[in-house]
Amino acid sequence: MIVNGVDGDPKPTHFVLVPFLAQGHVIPMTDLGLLLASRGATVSLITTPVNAARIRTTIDRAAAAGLPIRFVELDFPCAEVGMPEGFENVDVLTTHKQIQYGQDFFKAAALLQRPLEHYIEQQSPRPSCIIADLCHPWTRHVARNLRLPRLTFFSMCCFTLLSFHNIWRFKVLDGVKDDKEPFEIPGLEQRILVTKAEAPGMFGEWEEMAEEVRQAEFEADGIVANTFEAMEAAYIAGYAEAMQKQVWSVGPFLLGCTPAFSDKAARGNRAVVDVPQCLSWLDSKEAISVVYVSFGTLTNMKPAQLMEIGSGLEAAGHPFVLVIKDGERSREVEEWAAELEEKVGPSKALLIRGWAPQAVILSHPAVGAFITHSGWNSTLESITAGVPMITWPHFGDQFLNERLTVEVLEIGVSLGVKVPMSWTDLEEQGPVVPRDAVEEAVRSLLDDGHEKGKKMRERARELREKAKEAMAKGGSSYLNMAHLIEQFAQNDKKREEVNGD
Ligand SMILES: O=c1ccn([C@@H]2O[C@H](COP(=O)(O)OP(=O)(O)O[C@H]3O[C@H](CO)[C@@H](O)[C@H](O)[C@H]3O)[C@@H](O)[C@H]2O)c(=O)[nH]1
Repeated sequence: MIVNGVDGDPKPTHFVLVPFLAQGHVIPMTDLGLLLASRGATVSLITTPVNAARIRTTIDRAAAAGLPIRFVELDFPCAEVGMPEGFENVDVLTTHKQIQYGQDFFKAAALLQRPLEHYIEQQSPRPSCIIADLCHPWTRHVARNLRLPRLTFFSMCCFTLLSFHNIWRFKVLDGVKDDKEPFEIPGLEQRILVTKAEAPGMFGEWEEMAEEVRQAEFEADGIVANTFEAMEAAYIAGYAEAMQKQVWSVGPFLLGCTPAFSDKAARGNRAVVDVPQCLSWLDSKEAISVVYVSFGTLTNMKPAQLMEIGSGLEAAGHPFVLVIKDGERSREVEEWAAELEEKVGPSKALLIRGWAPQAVILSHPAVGAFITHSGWNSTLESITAGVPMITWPHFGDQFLNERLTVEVLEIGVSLGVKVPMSWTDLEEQGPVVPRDAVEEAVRSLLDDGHEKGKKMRERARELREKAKEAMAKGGSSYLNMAHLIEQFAQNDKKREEVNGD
């Protein structure tokens, strides 16, 4: 077992990681835990039985590699808030179309406070620090009660965090006429225009939650971010200044997770496809010829929209991998999917019904474009694979992430969607993105002779190299991680001298 010691002190620094229980949060926090443990810190990663079962292979591989990481299963109190048993991850709510339990889910999460305190109190020596997702604002009470430092983690880039912060701080939304009026985000390096529909605040209408989260953010002792300096140095510095806190940019986490202790094919869940088969399908394709299409883990496309995307892909003529989420499956969709496979042919269309090994697919050289909802993890995975994106944000931070991709980094084309997914659902309208738009965007990146696509690919590859440099020994994220561990080791030492604990 690797232990991190300072001045001959054999005690490792111990980080207690508390991820929010949604895949876009659990996955990066698990990577962060593995990374910290591989760098010599002890890690307790708080999870629940359903979530732990999903990442059993990760848990086993980390144990086999002797990493000092424990996966601590706390019972998730579904019954106490009136939620059905097993609703331990937000994707269970969305897959089963039970989104009415959204607020109950947050209430259940907050009830983890006492069991978490109990776990921490049992540890000897006391843990060094809590790293908690910002969606768990209640963790500030744990830190205060147990006199522990707390860092926040929110799986977003600093461009988006700073944008949200500045829109709130300068009360910009008070001055806009309606949801569609464009305004400039204040205090950014670059002129970026958005609308209230695209950036209504991190928690939209949930003002109470937003206020609690802001409080937790202001009270934190620092911020951990899954990003890297060469990509957005000005925004990392800007966010640190705005918050008056240290921002530890230590990503992309995924690049630091080697096969020795992490299974890229089983992040967050077991893939429903045979991974070697999927890879040999990709191997049979030319380099930079395949489109990968996946929209994260939370929103479900309507059948008509899925079909429209399928038609656009078919018309573009490039091979594609299309992920159909469990929550999108129905008889109608199954029949259409089978027809599409037959029409296009299995050598050109790979349809994945359920969980895809996304990180593995994206890093295959055959993949040349990613149609994405611009969730931060998907965006960063595309960047680390050097793959340009076709963006279609659905809600939350995704419109701002899209601005980073398309306008700041210039490694993506937008499908031009300006309203969140929930609105389009309410309005019961037909497909938001027509097949022609999908076809045109794919062609612009993958057809021969498209200068725009080539330039984007070059920039995406440069960023991929910079991401690798950041995570390699001596790189910015590598060093930031060393400093982070060292700071808390020193902190422990001081605490021991003063309190003897
Ligand atoms: O079949 C699948 C589907 C997803 N993933 C992985 O699941 C994660 C999905 O994360 P993300 O792309 O961020 O999407 P969401 O799950 O939608 O993430 C939520 O959380 C993110 C982090 O805060 C936000 O950026 C998003 O807007 C929010 O929707 C990624 O690591 C994917 O590689 C798979 O491996 N296989």
